[in-house]
Amino acid sequence: MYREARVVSGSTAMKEALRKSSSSHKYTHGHALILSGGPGHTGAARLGARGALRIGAGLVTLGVPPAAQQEVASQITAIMLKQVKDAAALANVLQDDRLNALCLGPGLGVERAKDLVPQALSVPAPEPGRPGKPRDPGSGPGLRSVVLDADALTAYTDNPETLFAMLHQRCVLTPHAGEFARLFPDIAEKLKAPATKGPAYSKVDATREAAARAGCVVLFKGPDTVIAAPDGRCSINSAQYDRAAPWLATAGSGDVLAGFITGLLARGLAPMQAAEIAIWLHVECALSFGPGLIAEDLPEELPKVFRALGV
Ligand SMILES: NC(=O)C1=CN([C@@H]2O[C@H](COP(=O)(O)OP(=O)(O)OC[C@H]3O[C@@H](n4cnc5c(N)ncnc54)[C@H](OP(=O)(O)O)[C@@H]3O)[C@@H](O)[C@H]2O)[C@@H](O)CC1
Ligand SMILES: Nc1ncnc2c1ncn2[C@@H]1O[C@H](COP(=O)(O)OP(=O)(O)O)[C@@H](O)[C@H]1O
Repeated sequence: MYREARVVSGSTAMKEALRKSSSSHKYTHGHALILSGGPGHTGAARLGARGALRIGAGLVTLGVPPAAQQEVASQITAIMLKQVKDAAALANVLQDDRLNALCLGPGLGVERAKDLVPQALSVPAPEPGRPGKPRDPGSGPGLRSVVLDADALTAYTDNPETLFAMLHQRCVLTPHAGEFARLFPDIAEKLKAPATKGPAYSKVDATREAAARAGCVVLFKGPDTVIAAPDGRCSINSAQYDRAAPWLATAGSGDVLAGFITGLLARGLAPMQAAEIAIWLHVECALSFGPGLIAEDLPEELPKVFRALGV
């Protein structure tokens, strides 16, 4: 069991993980699918998609219900679009195993999330005559990466155990404090309770306990974001003190973060590394942009941050 929580910082390893080889092509960098909600609720998924594309996924597709197709099509260019009406349609789209990272939650709607999440988390079956896609969740590389945020978490408020039973080692959960308390009410209570003796139960303890219970990486957002893996690895990314970024508390910034993580997963990074790098870059983008930041600015600031990092 790991004991210490690391502080995330820009490093040579991060730079190497973000750099692209000149002999690669777009499919080498993965294909992310971001599921959108219905008409009037597509902005959050579009923010996530823009984040996934800017952070370097080779291709990004928005999965939209037919009624929202026009609305989304009129807003996108480099990002692609596929109709995903329901779970059956998602199963059909996922026949393409180049779609290697999914994001569900931003603006999705709780009912649509309940329909789509089980399908997104299902393990691809091997094609006839082509063994090797693991059926057993947690067993290896054929699994798709899945980021669950916002409504995909809220959808399991009444039955978090149902969600935990479906999660696997390529999943990342990205709750804010409200979503965290819905999925892990007992842990949130412990965190809120006044300490009666030291050391006090901390956000690090809470996130570690949540990751162990969920069986995947949990990124618990806030001015200090804590990331933990089920094996006890844990890191902290602070947006306070010398890295204070209060302008990040703006509608849609978490949706962009979910897209950043999905894009890095599409590029093949491991879930813990993808979450750590994404949250560090998220704060760097906010610091680089400065006051007046809105969510749309975050992906557009990435090229500047990449240049400063030497990517
Ligand atoms: N541009 C777009 O299209 C955007 C679309 N969006 C989409 O909207 C959907 C709803 O997402 P949501 O996060 O706004 O609302 P929801 O999950 O219902 O929870 C809100 C309640 O939880 C509580 N709460 C406690 N701690 C909290 C914390 N740290 N941060 C936040 N809340 C905290 C708090 O309750 P309180 O503590 O005040 O009682 C609060 O009232 C979702 O699909 C999302 O993707 C947004 O991303 C915005 C941009
Ligand atoms: N005071 C703050 N300082 C720095 N970062 C913050 C602060 N408050 C929130 N954040 C960050 O902003 C993002 C907000 O995400 P979220 O709550 O999911 O919003 P939304 O659902 O509107 O996208 C998270 O990455 C969180 O860590």
